[in-house]
Amino acid sequence: MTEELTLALKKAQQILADADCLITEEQISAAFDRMAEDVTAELGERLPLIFSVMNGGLFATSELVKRLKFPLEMDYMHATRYRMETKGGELDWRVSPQVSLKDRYVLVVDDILDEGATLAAIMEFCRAQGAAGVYSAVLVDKKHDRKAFPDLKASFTGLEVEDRFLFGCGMDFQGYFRNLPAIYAPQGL
Ligand SMILES: O=P(O)(O)OC[C@H]1O[C@H](OP(=O)(O)OP(=O)(O)O)[C@H](O)[C@@H]1O
Ligand code: HPA
Repeated sequence: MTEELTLALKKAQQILADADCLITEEQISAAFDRMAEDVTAELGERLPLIFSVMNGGLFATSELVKRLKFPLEMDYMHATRYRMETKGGELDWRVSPQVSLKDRYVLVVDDILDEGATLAAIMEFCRAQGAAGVYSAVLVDKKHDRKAFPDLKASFTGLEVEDRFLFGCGMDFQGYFRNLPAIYAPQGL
């Protein structure tokens, strides 16, 4: 490995060693079980089109769909507004949906509703494409008063989490740790 990669690895290992675990793997799994039950009750007979919001939504989508035992279709979209930062900026649409949403029931799955600007823009886009119903599912909703609109909520929420920068379960810190099965916050953030 290059010296640069070795340094990056050591730094990332230290961040994880110093981090606080806020939500355990068991709590995450129970939250996905509850979400899957609610999604099944609402969309089990609607042949929904399920979109993963890349990159963060990949983990939550995988955990959710493996618990859904009814016919559905899957696709993805890619929108980002944080990149490698801990503060959000303009929404950058990298890949918009490539399939028709007209008359479909759509479920958009993401890791986190933080300020909500990402999900609000995606929901608006899906409605404008003529979807019959647009739903959203997020693993975590961060508790604070900086939402893009007052009372902004996802249709299905796994857990409410305190107002710290989070990583794990799809969420990255400096590009790392999306793979971790629990949720952490770095020391001091
Ligand atoms: O509610 P908001 O304040 O809009 O933030 C939530 C969004 O931020 C993250 O994506 P990010 O822009 O970091 O891209 P990523 O999915 O590639 O990590 C996350 O996956 C959500 O899509
Ligand atoms: O707390 C967060 N962690 C990682 N990515 C995020 N995107 C929005 N908020 C967060």
